[in-house]
Amino acid sequence: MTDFSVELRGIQKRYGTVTAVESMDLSVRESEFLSFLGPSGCGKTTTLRMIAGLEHPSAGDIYIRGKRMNDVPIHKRNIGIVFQNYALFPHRTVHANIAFGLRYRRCSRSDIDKRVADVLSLVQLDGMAKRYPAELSGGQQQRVALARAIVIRPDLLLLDEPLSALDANLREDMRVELKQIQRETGITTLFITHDQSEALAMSDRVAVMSRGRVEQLDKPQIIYNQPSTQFCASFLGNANLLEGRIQGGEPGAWEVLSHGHTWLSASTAAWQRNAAVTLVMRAEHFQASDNRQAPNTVGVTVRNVDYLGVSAHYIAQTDEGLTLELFGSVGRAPLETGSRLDVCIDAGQVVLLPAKNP
Ligand SMILES: Nc1ncnc2c1ncn2[C@@H]1O[C@H](COP(=O)(O)OP(=O)(O)OP(=O)(O)O)[C@@H](O)[C@H]1O
Repeated sequence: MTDFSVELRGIQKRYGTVTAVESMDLSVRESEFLSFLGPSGCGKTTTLRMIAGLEHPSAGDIYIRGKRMNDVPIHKRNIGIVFQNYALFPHRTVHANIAFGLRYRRCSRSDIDKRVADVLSLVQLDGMAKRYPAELSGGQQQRVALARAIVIRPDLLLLDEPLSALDANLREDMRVELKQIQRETGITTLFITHDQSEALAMSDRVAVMSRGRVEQLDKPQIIYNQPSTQFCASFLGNANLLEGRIQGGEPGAWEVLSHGHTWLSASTAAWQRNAAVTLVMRAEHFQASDNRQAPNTVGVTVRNVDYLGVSAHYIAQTDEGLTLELFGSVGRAPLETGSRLDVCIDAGQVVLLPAKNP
């Protein structure tokens, strides 16, 4: 028996000349909440559809709980699926919508009634069983869709942008609830989103995808703070990516020359002297400094201010003409355009990646 709920081995999907998913290997643990995060067209939906059995892979194998699934039809995979447009049956009540999969499985009437009542309580829709979809809000309809997917006690829950039709406030509430329901039920869940805050907030692990490939698969904090590729560094958050060369130093304390400054990085990788690298420095990791002589300190002039309420986003320029993005904590009150100040960044927050074009 395997410890993995889902395993993809060398999965690939081609549509004519388009390769939607390149050779993909992925292991998802039991009870894990794993998100696929990436821009439009990177292959997220295609991956999920192959796992569901809605698409056949061009190559590779899909295992669910150790069993090869390639030739198992969708209705025999015991998977719950929720799509962006919840696709409820409009002329059936909430109860009938949720009971649909149980009837198909030939459960007894009393068993159906008990399971529907339990799941309605889990998604906080007690008392709504007799309503029709049109009599529910968008958030409530989405909960019915979720209830319908989990009432069958699936081995796996697949969620394709399930929150994207909801407005911003409801979306945040629903993401907390969805995560809570997933924890309570322990159902292994694969969640598609192109919203990075959703992926970071909800997931045990995030698979960042680009052009049909998984670029990085790790815990949210690691994906964010230690991006392993330039794509991950620029796709998540606001990062300054600068080209530079290793001047000297050793693992844990590298000196990198970039745009007339020597930056210190605590990267533990073994770089060659003179190697071309990309420095990744997140906007919010810069702090105001009162010591220009300290390492990783530069003088900047603020060129643009976007006040965001809880923070402010600045575009600033060094005296050498280098443009940097900075965030909020660079001074308590928002700075004015034209202000001059020194800013610094801790060497531990200066990530080094191989240069794109060495
Ligand atoms: N049935 C199809 N026939 C031809 N090409 C397809 C088909 N389905 C998907 N593709 C292509 O495969 C690629 C991946 O599509 P996919 O829908 O998996 O991306 P996605 O990451 O889910 O995008 P989005 O966030 O926009 O839904 C795209 O280039 C898309 O145009």
